Amino acid sequence: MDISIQKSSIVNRQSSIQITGSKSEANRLLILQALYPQLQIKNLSNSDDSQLMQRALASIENTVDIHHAGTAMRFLTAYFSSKEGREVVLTGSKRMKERPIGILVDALTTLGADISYLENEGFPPLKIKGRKITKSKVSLKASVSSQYISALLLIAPTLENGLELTLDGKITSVPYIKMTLSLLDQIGVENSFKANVINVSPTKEVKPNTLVVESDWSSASYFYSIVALSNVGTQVTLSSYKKDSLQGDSILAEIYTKFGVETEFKNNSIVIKKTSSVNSDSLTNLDLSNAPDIAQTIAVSSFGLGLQCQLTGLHTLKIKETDRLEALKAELTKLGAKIEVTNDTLTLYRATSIIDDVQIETYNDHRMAMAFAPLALKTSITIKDADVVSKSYPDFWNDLKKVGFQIN
Ligand SMILES: O=C(O)C1=C[C@@H](OP(=O)(O)O)[C@@H](O)[C@H](O)C1
Ligand SMILES: C=C(OP(=O)(O)O)C(=O)O
Repeated sequence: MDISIQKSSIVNRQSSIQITGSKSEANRLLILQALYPQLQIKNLSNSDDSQLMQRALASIENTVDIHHAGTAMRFLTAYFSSKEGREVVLTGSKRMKERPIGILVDALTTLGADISYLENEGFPPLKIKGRKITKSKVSLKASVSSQYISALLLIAPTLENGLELTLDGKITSVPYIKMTLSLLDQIGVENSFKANVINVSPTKEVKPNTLVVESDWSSASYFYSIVALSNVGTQVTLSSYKKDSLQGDSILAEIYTKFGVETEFKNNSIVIKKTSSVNSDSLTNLDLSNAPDIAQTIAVSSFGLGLQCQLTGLHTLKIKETDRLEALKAELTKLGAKIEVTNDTLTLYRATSIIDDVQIETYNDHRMAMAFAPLALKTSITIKDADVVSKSYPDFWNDLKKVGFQIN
């Protein structure tokens, strides 16, 4: 399904949107609930990735297919490895088979897990024979994906001797590791993160507890972009968010002040408001190694506002749903941008105009579709294969209509 959006404006200046729970928090809590069934979860994510996680955990089949869901692939690799007696083939989409998992498999194998590759060495699909894991010390390279680290930490309290995990090299996507540790804290699992060593204590039982998932900040990013590209005075209210978020992408509230957008935390919601226009000479210079999922949103906002932008710390983007650096370069270039990318940076030069009626390819990447849609505030645009958004945000197009987008 392709979606054409006419040049739109935010007519309803007081729009209010309810985004569902963070898929990152939800997928961690689903694993923890499978390990400690006395846990209850509220405000779960309705994303495909969380539904796939729920289905995988409930499955008794020999093959579990998690499609495009990276966290599900990584977290379930650790989960099934430690599930004594369970034998499973864990597989995913064509793209998932290109997303590396060797660092996690090596760490689990060192701890005593039985995992083999069914196609290419270092990549899914995996054959996993669940076993009791008794070893407790391992180190792994921390610069490729934090999901490998979170995967180990989630099963760590159920291991006989807990876990001492040493992180080698530069640690990427750190807030996601801290999110995992904070959730362990919340259920009463003792842990520490000092210098590059994480310790998790073995924990047989946890107290019954209901955990409420905060809504998804990565999904909120598209509304920050919409407000940034709108006239001064435009505001959108999003629920349910809090100031002391576990999600690193909540840094959006600070970043978008550069684009004239202020955030007010009110009751359980955020009110995001365009309060000033932006000086076209300003340069956005950001290291996004702690918030890789909002890189596309920020690049497109900068382009739509006609601003220069220099983004660094993007080394993980090449192994996500698509090579996001090449995808951004190709699609922004079609719109008339002058853009350069390397393996870990993106440079966007000041654009004075935007080409109308461009068709944006989305490369099976939900964030390509959602990052480019806000440009409809500047020009009419078509988003190809628009249903990709369901990976993280199935209600996205309906919510855009609610704020005033004219979608065909
Ligand atoms: O742990 C998580 O929930 C995630 C970690 C990040 O991945 P990397 O650590 O691979 O950058 C992020 O991009 C992904 O969307 C979700
Ligand atoms: C990278 C993402 O997800 P995952 O790695 O879980 O597939 C994302 O949602 O942007």
